Amino acid sequence: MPTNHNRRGGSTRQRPTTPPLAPRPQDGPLLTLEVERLAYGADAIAHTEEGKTVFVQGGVPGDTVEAALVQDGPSFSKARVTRVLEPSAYRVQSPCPFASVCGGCPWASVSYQTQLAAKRDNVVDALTRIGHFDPERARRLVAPCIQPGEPWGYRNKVELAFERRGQRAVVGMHDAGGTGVVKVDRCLLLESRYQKLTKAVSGALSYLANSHGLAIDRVGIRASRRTRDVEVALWTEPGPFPRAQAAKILGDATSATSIVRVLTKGPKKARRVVGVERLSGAGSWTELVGDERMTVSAPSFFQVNTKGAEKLVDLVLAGLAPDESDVAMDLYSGAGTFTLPLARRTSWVDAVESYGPAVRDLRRNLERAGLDNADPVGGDADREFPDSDADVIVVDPPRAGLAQDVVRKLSGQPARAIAYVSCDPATLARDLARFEQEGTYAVESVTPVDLFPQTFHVEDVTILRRR
Ligand SMILES: C[S@@+](CC[C@H](N)C(=O)[O-])C[C@H]1O[C@@H](n2cnc3c(N)ncnc32)[C@H](O)[C@@H]1O
Repeated sequence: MPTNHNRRGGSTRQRPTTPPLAPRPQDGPLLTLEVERLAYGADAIAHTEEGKTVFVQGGVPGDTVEAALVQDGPSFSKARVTRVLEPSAYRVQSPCPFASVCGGCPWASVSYQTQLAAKRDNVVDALTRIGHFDPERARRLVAPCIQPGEPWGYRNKVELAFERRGQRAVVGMHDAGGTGVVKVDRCLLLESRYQKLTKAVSGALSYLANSHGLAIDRVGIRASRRTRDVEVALWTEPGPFPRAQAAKILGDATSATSIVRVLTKGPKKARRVVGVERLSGAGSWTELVGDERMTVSAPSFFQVNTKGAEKLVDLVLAGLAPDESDVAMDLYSGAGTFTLPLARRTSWVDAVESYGPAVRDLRRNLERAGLDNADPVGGDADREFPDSDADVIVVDPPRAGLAQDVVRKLSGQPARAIAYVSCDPATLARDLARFEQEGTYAVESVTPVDLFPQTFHVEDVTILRRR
C-alpha cells in the first residue's frame, strides 16, 4: 500500500498512454515489482521479495510493474519500468509526449495531488531521519505543500544540453537515464507562449555547430511572459567563436531580446565563470516579482518559477513581519529577491552574496528601485557576516545549506525571527537541528512550496522564532 499519496482528484484515474520503454540489450533481468512510495529523488521505491530496496525509474506508488534491472548493488538495486502491469490509481497520462525519455520531469506520470503529498512527506521524513526531530513534532511543524501556480508551464528558464555525435551536434534535454541527450520539440514546463523555444534554439544551434564545428557546454533559455524578455545564453570555453553568426541565427530563430555567451574554465564538474560576452540585445534578462523589477545576468541565480518566488517572498514577509524601525539581514541574497522587499519595509538591509555578477545585479536592482537603504557586500556569508545587530533575518543558501559557523553566528544575533529558505530538505534538517542545539531559536513552522512540479524538488520556508 503506498504511504505518501492521497486519494483526491478525479484526474488520477486516467489510464496511462505513455508508451512503456522496451528492454534494452544492456538491461539486466526483468523483475515484477509493486511500487510503494516516492522518495526524495527521481525514482520511486519498491522492494524485492527478499526485502532489497529497488529504486524504480518511471514507477508510480501503487503500480505493479515489470522493470528491467539496470544496477544491482549490495544494499539496493535500480530498475527501469518496461511495462505497467497494473496501473496505480495515482498514475496519470502525462501531457508531454517526451516524458518517458526526457529526464526533466521524473514525476510526470504521478497525479499532482500525490506529488504534493509526497513532497510534504519527504520533508517530514528528512526532519525525522536527519534532524532527529520527534516524528510527531515534525508532522506538526511541516505544513501541507503549497501549490503556487499551474503544475505545467511554470518555468521561466530551461537548460539544454549539447552533445556531439560524430560530425553532428544534438541540442536537447538530458535523457531520463542521465547518459545522453534527447531532442524535444517543445518543453511543457516553460510558459506556454515560449514552449517551442527549445526546438527553435536546438535547430539554430545544431545548424551553427555543424557548419562551424563549435562546441557548447550548455544553453540557458530565460523567458518572461510578464516583461516579454527572452534571453539565450551559450555556455562555452573561451576561444574563437562565431559571435556574429550565432547572434544572427539565434536572433532570427527566437526573436530573443538578449543573446550572451558565458565563458567558463576548469574541469567539467567545477567550471568557473570567467566572463559574459553580449552577442546582441540587452545582455541581461528582466522579470517582475510582485512589485519588484529584477534584472539578472545569465550566470546569476534566479528562481525558475516566478509565481513560486512570489509565494516565498509572501511567506518570508508574513513570518518576519518587518517594520520600518527594523534592521534586516539577507544572507545569500542573489540579485535581491528578498533584499528589495525588505529594503522597502525596514530601515536598513545588510545583504551578502558571494557571486560577483549577482552582487552587481543587486546593486543595479536597488538603484533602479530608488532604494538606498541596503548595503550589498560581495563575499562568503561566513567571512563577510554583517557586523550589525539584526531584528529580522533571511537566509537562502544553495543546496549545501549553512556552514556550522554561520548557524553559530546567526544564533548570536538578537533578531526576533529568522526565515530560512531552502531547496534541500536534507541540509535544511541538519541545519535546523543545529539551530535548536544552539538554543537561541526554535523552529516554528516549515512550509513546503512546490516550485518544481513534475519533479521531486521542493522549496521550504522555515520560520525560526527567538525562544
Ligand atoms: C538559492 S540562491 C538564492 C538567491 C536569492 N536569495 C534569490 O532568491 O534569488 C543562493 C545564492 O547564494 C549564493 N552563495 C553561494 N554560496 C555562498 C556563500 N558561501 N556566501 C554567500 N553567498 C553564497 C549563490 O551565488 C546564490 O546567489
